[in-house]
Amino acid sequence: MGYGQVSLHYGKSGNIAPLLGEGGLTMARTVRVKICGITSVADAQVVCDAGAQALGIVFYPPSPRYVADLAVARDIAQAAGPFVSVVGLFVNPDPKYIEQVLREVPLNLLQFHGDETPETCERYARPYIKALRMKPETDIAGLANQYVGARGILLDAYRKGVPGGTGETFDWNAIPRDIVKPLILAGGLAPANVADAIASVAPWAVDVSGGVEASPGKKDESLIKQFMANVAN
Ligand SMILES: O=C(O)c1ccccc1N[C@@H]1O[C@H](COP(=O)(O)O)[C@@H](O)[C@H]1O
Repeated sequence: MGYGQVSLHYGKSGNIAPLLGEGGLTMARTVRVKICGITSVADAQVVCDAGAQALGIVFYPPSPRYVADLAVARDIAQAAGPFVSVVGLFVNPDPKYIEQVLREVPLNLLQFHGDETPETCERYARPYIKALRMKPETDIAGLANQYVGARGILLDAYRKGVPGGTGETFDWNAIPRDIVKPLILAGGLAPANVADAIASVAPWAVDVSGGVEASPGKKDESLIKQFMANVAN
């Protein structure tokens, strides 16, 4: 068993006795989807209409997906409506900057994608996920399990000098099985590989950015729909 949450689906009668045969008990995994790097209200609406559970806004100035204008970020967050989580992505942020964002943009969750310690992640008293990059010599599970306050651990590809959003995959077989928190798989996911990724890793959720873009910072509606369909199948 992997990191996904197993849900039971019963036959039409609601009777769990018939374990075999059509309409009987089946096991299915629910894999949530976060689509990151949203830079416009139009893209936010596409993501929500496609059925993603979360959208991400990048507050990291060097990124091509950086949303500098906090009024735009606020509009994106409000476009998500009441049932889609809005995630703010930061990389080693200046506390003053993150506090300003928190005042002006209604975020549900913080995503720390740099070298933030557990203490740094927790100082804002907000729900957060911690992103870790799969650097070969790192004890990923040992590191991940230090973030006891995290809602989840996101694993991304490692490329020296780039904190994330590289569009690169990593060796899914290298993922340790003893990460305690829900696992969010990221790194180079796209419509063409997301089903294989889910079958291989059984993550709690997947996170995609570059794989559903027309160009850096601009999402592609058709790729988003294909991605969502391939997660469901
Ligand atoms: O999207 C970015 O530009 C970015 C910049 C800095 C850190 C993380 C970033 N994005 C996150 O990276 C992973 C993988 O992205 P991709 O699907 O490989 O493009 C994902 O969690 C993004 O949210």
